[in-house]
Amino acid sequence: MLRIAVPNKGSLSEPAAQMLAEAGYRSLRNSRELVLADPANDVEFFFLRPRDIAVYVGAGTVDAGITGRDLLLDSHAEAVEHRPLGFARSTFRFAAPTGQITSLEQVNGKRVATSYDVLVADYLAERGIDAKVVHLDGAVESSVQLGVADLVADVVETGTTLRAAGLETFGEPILQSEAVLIRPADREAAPGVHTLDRRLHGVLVARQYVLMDYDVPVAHMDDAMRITPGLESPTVAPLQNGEWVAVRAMVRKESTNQVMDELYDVGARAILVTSIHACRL
Ligand SMILES: Nc1ncnc2c1ncn2[C@@H]1O[C@H](COP(=O)(O)OP(=O)(O)OP(=O)(O)O)[C@@H](O)[C@H]1O
Ligand SMILES: O=P(O)(O)OC[C@H]1O[C@H](OP(=O)(O)OP(=O)(O)O)[C@H](O)[C@@H]1O
Ligand SMILES: [Mg+2]
Repeated sequence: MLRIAVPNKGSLSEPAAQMLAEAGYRSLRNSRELVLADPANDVEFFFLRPRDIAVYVGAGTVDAGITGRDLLLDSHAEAVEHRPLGFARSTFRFAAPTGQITSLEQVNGKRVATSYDVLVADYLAERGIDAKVVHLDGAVESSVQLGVADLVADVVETGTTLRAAGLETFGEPILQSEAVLIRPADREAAPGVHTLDRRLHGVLVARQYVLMDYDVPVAHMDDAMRITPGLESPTVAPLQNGEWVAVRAMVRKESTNQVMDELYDVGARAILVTSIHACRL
């Protein structure tokens, strides 16, 4: 039975459960269990702290897990990223009171508060910056006001928390993070992990693409093909009226309306868009 570690709390847990449900696994929602069997899929889910998941996967006691890239790198565990999962996207950045620190060099000799000590220490060491890393469990943004640090290194999504604390980011982002599927570094992925991975990929594609159908005059088919090249190649079917063809292609969701406008301009009509429920590429 495949053993998969999933986040039991925090901002990763709900979207991870949602994604696994869309991938056909047993619903993990509202589960207070520590472990949940999904015999239909020959899988056992272990609910673990997001920060610990890389440790279990690295030790090889579970076959795969879902965690954040930042947490994986901070763990130094013998686990590797198998696939990015497109949710819990954030950047990891330095921030200091507005106007006080504007470049990484100025971090020399300062105190940096963070929950990601290893990640931050690695980053500073690689750049030859000598600073003191102060470990805090959370609410890191308050540390400067409260006098335990001169700056912070933390997860930034909208920036609201930083602004509320009177802090401003500076320098390049330390990391772009998102949820990732991880597996042990020292071995090939177990066969069940490939199945899990294909299913999760299917969910990602179904979320990112729509199916577009339209009719276009044969004379303008090449223009239309350039606008909707599809994944492999679009499906083209004859219509009863031989001067027209019907086309079906996958299109990235965010460009749906732009693509429809462009298709209309080259003479396509009856442009229909449907969402994809599931897919296996
Ligand atoms: N506001 C946010 N937006 C996007 N991703 C976030 C946000 N806060 C944390 N994350 C991501 O969630 C993961 C951390 O999960 P974790 O559960 O430890 O912290 P959390 O979501 O802040 O929960 P809590 O602080 O309640 O323990 C990291 O990968 C981090 O990048
Ligand atoms: O840029 P924003 O949209 O404001 O989001 C970023 C904040 O969200 C998370 O905090 P969380 O609420 O998890 O609290 P924590 O710091 O105690 O973990 C993270 O640690 C940042 O503080
Ligand atoms: Mg948090």
